Amino acid sequence: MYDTLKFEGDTLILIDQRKLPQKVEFFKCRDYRDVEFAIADMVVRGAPAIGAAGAYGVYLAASEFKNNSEEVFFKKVKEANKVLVKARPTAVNLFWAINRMEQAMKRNRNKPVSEILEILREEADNIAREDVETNQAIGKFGNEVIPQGATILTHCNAGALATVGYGTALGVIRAAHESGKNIKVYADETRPRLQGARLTAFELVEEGIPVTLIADSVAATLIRDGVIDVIVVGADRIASNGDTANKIGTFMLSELAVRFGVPLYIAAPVSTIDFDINDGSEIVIEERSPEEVTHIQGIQIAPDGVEVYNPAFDVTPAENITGIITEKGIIEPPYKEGIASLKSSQKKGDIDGQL
Ligand SMILES: CSC[C@@H](O)[C@@H](O)C(=O)COP(=O)(O)O
Repeated sequence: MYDTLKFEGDTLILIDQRKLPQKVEFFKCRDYRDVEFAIADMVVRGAPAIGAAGAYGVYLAASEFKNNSEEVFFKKVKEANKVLVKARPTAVNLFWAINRMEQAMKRNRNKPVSEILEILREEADNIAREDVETNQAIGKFGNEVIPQGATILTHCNAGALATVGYGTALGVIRAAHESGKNIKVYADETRPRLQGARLTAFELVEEGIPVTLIADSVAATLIRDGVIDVIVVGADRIASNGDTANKIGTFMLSELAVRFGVPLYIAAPVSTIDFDINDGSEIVIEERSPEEVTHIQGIQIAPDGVEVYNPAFDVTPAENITGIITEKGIIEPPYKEGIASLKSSQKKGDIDGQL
């Protein structure tokens, strides 16, 4: 599997997810503006991956402004962070990672800028390294709820490409496969950006995990017919009560899951929990450009001038979720208590949006 991101020399190198699977190309970010563009245009996407990319964006900004006076240095990095944090509004991991970089900077404010730079590089590397470890732990816990020979449905891409490595929902699937459970996967194509068809199918085919690609609208029939044993998806933001924002279409799957008695699990790191919001009504849902719906891979499929509604995410109510698989274990309903107990394990995760 290719690296979602790596930092080499003074450049953040991203696999260009807009082009996969037809082309394997790399996108080089030489400054924080490139990182902001890469996140907004979805060169890099998936909550943990944009968090790690954002962290390296902070480091690139700090490198760019290192020769200014201390006062100007701090001011300019703060301004850059404000740009980075606005690249995409729903996944809380971006806020979390940039906030973690800010905290590292604040703690070391009295040190020379050259040292602060080293600290920031180290912190970005830590965020990236920890993400892989976190996903492996999610995989280990998640494997416990996957029956032998299970047929699993997943939506969007919560795989290695959506993280620094291994994946969250696909981490669970990987762990189940690695433990010899003989699983099968159905992957929703995931309109409009086709992350399921382009990325999840790509990852699973590469790994030799049996996968069948379906149009999104096929899921209802499969669930009704008893083909699906368990649904596992990722998350972009989880509220304190367990309400979860994930790729548009997840809510619909969750309603089907409840109706037909199929368990639905969210697999996500603790950094995806927004402890500052009570429920899903407080989650900002990103709306993306009409072209994502009127065009497929650059080819227009809808008439000129048609009105389009294109929310990138929806919120699945906590009551539709069987369990939330984190690196600390599986939280079960009612979620409020379990989520609150995780708050202390959150590393400097004071996301106040006031960068
Ligand atoms: C481990 S990734 C979890 C989520 O970020 C994922 O399920 C998802 O919704 C990705 O959306 P995207 O718009 O592709 O960034």
